[in-house]
Amino acid sequence: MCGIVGVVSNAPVNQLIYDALLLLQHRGQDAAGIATQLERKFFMHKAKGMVKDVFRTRNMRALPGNCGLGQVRYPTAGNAFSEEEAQPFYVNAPFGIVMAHNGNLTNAALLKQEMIQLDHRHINTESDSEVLLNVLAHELGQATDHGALSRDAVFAAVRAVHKRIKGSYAVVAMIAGHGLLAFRDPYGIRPLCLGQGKDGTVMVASESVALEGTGHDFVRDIAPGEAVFIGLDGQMRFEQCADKTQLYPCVFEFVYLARPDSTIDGISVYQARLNMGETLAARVAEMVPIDQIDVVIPIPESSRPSATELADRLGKPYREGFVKNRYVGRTFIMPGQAVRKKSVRQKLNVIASEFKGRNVLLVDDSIVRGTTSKEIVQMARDAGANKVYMASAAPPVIYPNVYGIDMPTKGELVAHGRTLEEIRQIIGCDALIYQDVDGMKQAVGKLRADLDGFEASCFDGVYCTGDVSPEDAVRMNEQRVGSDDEEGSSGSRLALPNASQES
Ligand SMILES: O=P(O)(O)OC[C@H]1O[C@H](OP(=O)(O)OP(=O)(O)O)[C@H](O)[C@@H]1O
Ligand SMILES: NC(=O)CC[C@H](N)C(=O)O
Ligand SMILES: [Mg+2]
Repeated sequence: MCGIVGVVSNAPVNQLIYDALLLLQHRGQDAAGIATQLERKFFMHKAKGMVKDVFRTRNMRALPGNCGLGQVRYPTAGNAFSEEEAQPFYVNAPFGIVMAHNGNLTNAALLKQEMIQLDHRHINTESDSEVLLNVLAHELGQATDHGALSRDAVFAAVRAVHKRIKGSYAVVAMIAGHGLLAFRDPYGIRPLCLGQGKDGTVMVASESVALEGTGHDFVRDIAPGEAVFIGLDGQMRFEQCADKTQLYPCVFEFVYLARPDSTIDGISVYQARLNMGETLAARVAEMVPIDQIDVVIPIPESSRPSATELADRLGKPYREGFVKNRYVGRTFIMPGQAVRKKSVRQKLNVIASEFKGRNVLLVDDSIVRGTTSKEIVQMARDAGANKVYMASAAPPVIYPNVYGIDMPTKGELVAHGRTLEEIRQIIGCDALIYQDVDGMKQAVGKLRADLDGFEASCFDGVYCTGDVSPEDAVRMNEQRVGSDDEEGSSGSRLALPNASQES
């Protein structure tokens, strides 16, 4: 996932985009960028780092204009270490286009060949997003008649883009002298919503928190396959550009990625997490004698809503046993296993009195590589806990993700190819309780009746776009990791060679 935002206003937008990116920082901590336009000229600043570090006053001053877009990046393709792959991306023809993307294309390699050999376009990085931009640019060129750009041509181009690209994509693009285009893939895997301010400012963003936090009213989600074009005068036009659409939002948004105060596709992320805590409580009650649990302790930050509800359902006290250093970022979205492992200890410290002599039930939203759980179980023991039970509000993560969450290889996933007992031994807890896949889907799905389903491939191995099998997903991600080195020449992750190695 990444966070994206686009704005059309009647006043300068640089500060607004900056503020929105800060509200989306949890979606990407690796790089950040903003592009604006004034009188057909683009201005852009992007670099590796968090929003606060990337933009100094001088950079902000150099971003004039009433229309712009921004992105916070969490790399899932290409090179995590490359400054050039920070977004937005720019192409000069046709018109001049700047684009930001959240998601991951599953046919980027093939498209790149097509772009170079058939469409004679130049792709300068390993990023799938640069490929996407070039497909959009090519199709805009095809749809445009002698230099004029009608709304119909823009939507025709998006229609052609939907036909060519596969995977997950929420996109915001600025077309020089014309306006802002935003669209979402036909399965609605990655989120995208639209809001409006009292002064007429229009904003599209990955999460509703970015709208509300900058003083805009949430208007609605962009539908799967739908595009919206916002002219520089603020006039909006919506069009469905996909032949067939289904709503399959990524369930991991509700498990971990999104902020709890966001609502995605009509589902409150907070309520979804409470519901997952409720169903998890029932699983815990089946597996551990309730009188053997003294206290429920969340692993900050994302598990808190599930843990509070779980404690409530079990009738057990909820205590904060770990304190988070708020200046350390989210560990899961950090590139590289070594840095993730070190960060868990830097990030979380125990309040020993909550552990000493007690049987504690630790609750996390998910166990992916097992980095966090393994460390915190040991920390709980070091703090004097008697028994340490571990519960996960999400089911075991056993398949690679190819839609914009960095769960690349099977070998990295602690649950892949292992029995519950084997995972328990690796994590080092006295009992391990996972949510089950149906329980998770029902807990979230009951908040919206007309969903077609969830993109839950990392849990169930079903890749909803239909062009990827679990074997393809493994191959695609191993190719990426296979070219990895720690300094980051072209890959981005440190893979474990086999499932028997600890994470
Ligand atoms: O099994 P792992 O590979 O360790 O991944 C899972 C952990 O990573 C995430 O926490 P993170 O620190 O990223 O963010 P948070 O503060 O939002 O919980 C998630 O909430 C789990 O705690
Ligand atoms: N997480 C994302 O949305 C990543 C976007 C894009 N695939 C990149 O790697 O930069
Ligand atoms: Mg966490």
